[in-house]
Amino acid sequence: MVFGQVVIGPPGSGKTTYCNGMSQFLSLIGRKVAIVNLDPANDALPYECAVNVEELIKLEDVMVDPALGPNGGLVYCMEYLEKNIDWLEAKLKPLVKDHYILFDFPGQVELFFIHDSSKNFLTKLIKSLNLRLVVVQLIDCHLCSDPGNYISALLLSLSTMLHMELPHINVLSKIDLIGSYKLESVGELIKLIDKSNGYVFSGIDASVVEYSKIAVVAAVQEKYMKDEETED
Ligand SMILES: Nc1nc2c(ncn2[C@@H]2O[C@H](COP(=O)(O)OP(=O)(O)OP(=O)(O)O)[C@@H](O)[C@H]2O)c(=O)[nH]1
Repeated sequence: MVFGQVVIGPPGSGKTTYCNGMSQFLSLIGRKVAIVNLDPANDALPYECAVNVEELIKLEDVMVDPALGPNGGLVYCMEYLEKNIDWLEAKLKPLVKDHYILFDFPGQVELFFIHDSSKNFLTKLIKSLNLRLVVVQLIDCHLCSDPGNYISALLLSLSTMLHMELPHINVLSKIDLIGSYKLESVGELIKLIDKSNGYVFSGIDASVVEYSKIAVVAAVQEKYMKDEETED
């Protein structure tokens, strides 16, 4: 039985960085890790990969012939991989004896909640190589700073989980940046409430002055809170 992770998520959500960090962490705790790059457009890999789909097909080639755009090209590459799954299976066979596998996938989310190729070839590999996989879906924590984006991220995760039919874990990535987004601040809450009950329209000039005061108070409070944290 072989264990591994299917790392997916929107473009730029941090999949490659995650695979790199996760493989280092797992190696440190004594697991033998192999990273499989399945992104045919992943040019600058920060990790050493055991298998690279670019040996089979490259996005830049299919953008020349059959002259597809980046999105269509990626769908084509995944369909091509599905048709040539024997290639991947042969590459994985020697690894699955003693490795933990990390699959680094492309960022086009439709490949995981609409198209069937990725799901189909993973299902074949699961059966033929006796894999135990979990989907790890990365979501940029920036999406938590806006209710609409947050809900669409949840819906995306739900659709992907239902489509892939695998154990599924959502990971908020880039959490180190969360402090730089406008979250839950009382100032933001007041602005939202003012818009909702119409206060903001009662005296436009007055509210501009008021909002500049809110910004100053918020900055002072944040500094005060940070100073308190440092003292603790
Ligand atoms: N601050 C911060 N930056 C990160 C983190 N993870 C990734 N990044 C940055 O985000 C950018 C995209 O990261 P990648 O790992 O290439 O993301 P990806 O999901 O593999 O990207 P695609 O393959 O293009 O879909 C890079 O500039 C990374 O350095 C993180 O945890 N914190």
